[in-house]
This record gives sequence, C-alpha cells and structure tokens, in this order.
Amino acid sequence: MALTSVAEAQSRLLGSVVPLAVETVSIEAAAGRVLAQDLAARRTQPPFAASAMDGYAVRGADAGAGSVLAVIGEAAAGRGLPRPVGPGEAARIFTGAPLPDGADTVVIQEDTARDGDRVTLTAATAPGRNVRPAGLDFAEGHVLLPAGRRLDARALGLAAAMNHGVLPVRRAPRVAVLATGDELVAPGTEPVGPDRIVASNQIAIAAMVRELGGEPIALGIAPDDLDAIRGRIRAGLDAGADVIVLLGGASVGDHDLTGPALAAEGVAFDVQKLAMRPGKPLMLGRRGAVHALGLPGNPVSSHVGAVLFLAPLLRALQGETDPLPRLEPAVLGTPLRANDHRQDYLRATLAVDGGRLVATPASLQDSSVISVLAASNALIVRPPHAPAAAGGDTVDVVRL
Ligand SMILES: Nc1nc2c(c(=O)[nH]1)N[C@H]1C(S)=C(S)[C@@H](COP(=O)(O)OP(=O)(O)OC[C@H]3O[C@@H](n4cnc5c(N)ncnc54)[C@H](O)[C@@H]3O)O[C@H]1N2
Ligand code: MOO
Repeated sequence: MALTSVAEAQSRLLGSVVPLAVETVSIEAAAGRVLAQDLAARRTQPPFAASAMDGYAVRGADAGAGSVLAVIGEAAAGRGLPRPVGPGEAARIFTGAPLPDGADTVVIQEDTARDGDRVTLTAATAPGRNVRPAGLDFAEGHVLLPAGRRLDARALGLAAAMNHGVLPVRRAPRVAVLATGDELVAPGTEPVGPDRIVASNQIAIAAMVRELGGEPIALGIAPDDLDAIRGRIRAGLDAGADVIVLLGGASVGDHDLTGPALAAEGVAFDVQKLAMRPGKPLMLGRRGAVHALGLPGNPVSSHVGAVLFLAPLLRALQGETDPLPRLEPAVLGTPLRANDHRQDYLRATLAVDGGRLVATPASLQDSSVISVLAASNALIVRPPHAPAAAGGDTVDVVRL
C-alpha cells in the first residue's frame, strides 16, 4: 500500500472537519475553550477619563510649581466628585477615580504639600499628565476577540472587561481513548507480572486532550481480541464520542487488530499508512461525523502522531482557524545524515545559544524511548529525501 505524505494526510483530515456546535457558557467556565463568534465590547474602557495616580486633580494652567490651590473635595474609584474643579482649585483624587469636570491634569501627591484645605504644588506637572482618557483601552462596539480565538487567561480577562458574563464557545470535543494489547497493565499495578508492559500512551493522550480543551473518555485497556476492541469502540460511541482514538495494534502483526475492529464498526479510512517516522502505521477515518484515529503503540510514535493529527483535529473541531502545528526555523546543533522516503520527526532540545535558536537532536531516536521524548522540547522536521545537513544549517522545528 502506498504511503501517504504527512501534508496530504493533514489536508484530508482537516478537509473533513465540521466544527462542533456552539454553546453558551459562563465566563468562568470558558477558560481554555474556543470562541465561536466575534466578540464586541459592550462598553468603553475606561468609560470616563480616569486618574492614573494618587494625587490632586487640577486644571493644567494651575499645575506649575508653587501654585497654592483650594482643595474642594475628593474623587475616589467608584465615587466621582459631583462638582467641577475651577481655576485656583484642586480635588483630592485616587487612582482609578473619574477626573472631575474642569480638571485635565493629576499632580502626584509626592509633588504636593497639604495644609488643611490648601495644597501647594512643589513641582511642575505638564498639563494632561497622569490622566487616562476615556476609551484608551477600547471603545464600545469594537470587535476585540475574533471567532476561533482560544480563551487563554489574557483573552478571558479582556472578555470580562468587555462586560461579557457568558460566552459563545464551541462544544468541547469528547475523545474516547482506548489502549490495546495483551501485554498492557494499568500504571500502578502491583505486581506487574512477567512479559507485561505498563500502559502509558492512554494517559499521555488523555492529558493532551485536556490541554487542547477536550474531554477524554477513558475506555481502558482492551486485549488483542477483535470482539473486545469492537465492544470498547461501541462503548465510546455510546458515550457520545466525537473522536475515537485507538492506541497500538496498528501494524501488520497477527495481533494488530485495531484497523479491522474500526472497519467492522463502520469506520471508512481516509489514510492508513504514512510516509513518516515515527508513526508509519497511523490510521485516520470516519464513521459519519465521528472521527477515528489509530495511533501506533510505540509511545513516541503515538505521541508524535497525536501532535501531528489529533491536536489539529481537536483545534479544528473547536473552530480554531490555524490548527496545524507551527513550524519555526532553528539551526542544527549537530550534523544529520541524509533522510530516506519518510518524513522524519527527531526528538530534540531547543535552546537559545549565542542569540540563535539551536535544535540539537537526541542521540537515541528509537520510537519506544519515552524518557527521551519527555526530555525533549521540540521535533526537528526532516522532509523526505532531505540531503545530509551540517551543524549550523537551518531546519524546521515543531515545539512540543
Ligand atoms: N513487519 C512490520 N512490523 C512493524 C512495522 C512494519 O511496517 N512492518 N511497523 C513498525 C512500526 S513503525 C511501529 S510504530 C510499530 C507499531 O505497531 P503497533 O501499533 O501495532 O503497536 P503494538 O505492536 O501494539 O505495540 C508496539 C510497542 O508499543 C507498546 N505499547 C503498545 N501500547 C502501549 C501503551 N498504551 N502504552 C505504552 N506502550 C504501549 C507495546 O508494548 C510494544 O512494545 O510496529 C512496528 N512493526
Ligand atoms: O512508526 Mo514506528 O514509529 O517508526 O516505530
């Protein structure tokens, strides 16, 4: 069977995505979700000219050093002064308070000497200083957050300042995750038993799903048995999964049954083998609106496959506009041999060195080695048939 290129597989995958439904959630619950509609400010911020400092609000013409002014009252945050400041007058003012009419300048209190209801300005302040004009931040009606923006802490804070108490977001994708393999036991099992392996991929993938705003549905560990795997796939569908991820059993061995199990449950495949390393036996398919991914069992293959396919799928389902992993240029820390026909993703350490971003590949690139993956913070992307590269050559990297 011909191997599909990574770019072609990603394009088939994203071309098949219909974003999930829109739901309205409280702003507290919207953290990490993706905005489903453009969001316009419901008010102007600040809504009035406001003092940026604690001091005295005065008219610019009165702000020279040596001015002696009559203190006529006080403006605090949430409590403005209901009368204007006239010539020869000052209002005590605090940070965030509305600037009284008539005043256009705030003299910081460090530049004043107060004596009863008089204040003497001990230094000159330029007219207009220490005042934030109305609308400095944003104006009512302006769209400040576009549909497709993930609501990180900064975006969420802005949405709150725009006076939104609820937000339209895409429904969180539900992702059923099943590990397969007769050898697998759950982490923490004691005793583990001979010939057994502690299953870790389903834990890593579920964590990734959460990081991407999805809800993992743990389907546990199934043995290498067609009916058992089919039963778990059905359980995932019954639980309302938008995406089914099967781990392991993706290759050509006698006990590799995830492809047949998915097919028997009505999944049609868009991709079955990829021209990439690690992760050649990787399946992408669909049953109606439900996406199915079969990721290889080797832990690094599983993770790299998820970075390249599961993460973009979850971002696209949530309406993110640019779902693919971002490629960045970096210089190679050590030379690399010429590549073969599979696009290579080398585990690497990315660090700034001498003002340049340097990517140094790990010496051990076996797709079973989890410790190297965990110690890496980037993947060096080597296109098919890339020629040998020298240290200092520019390569593309994907941050992990
Ligand atoms: N004759 C061929 N053999 C293999 C090929 C091939 O093209 N021809 N491809 C190889 C490649 S590349 C990969 S990658 C692996 C992937 O195979 P499977 O997806 O069938 O993976 P398994 O055989 O189930 O397991 C591989 C390895 O990973 C361990 N594993 C499985 N699940 C987990 C888990 N949840 N957590 C941790 N570790 C797990 C499993 O114990 C095995 O050691 O196939 C090659 N073979
Ligand atoms: O896809 Mo396999 O990852 O090369 O070991």
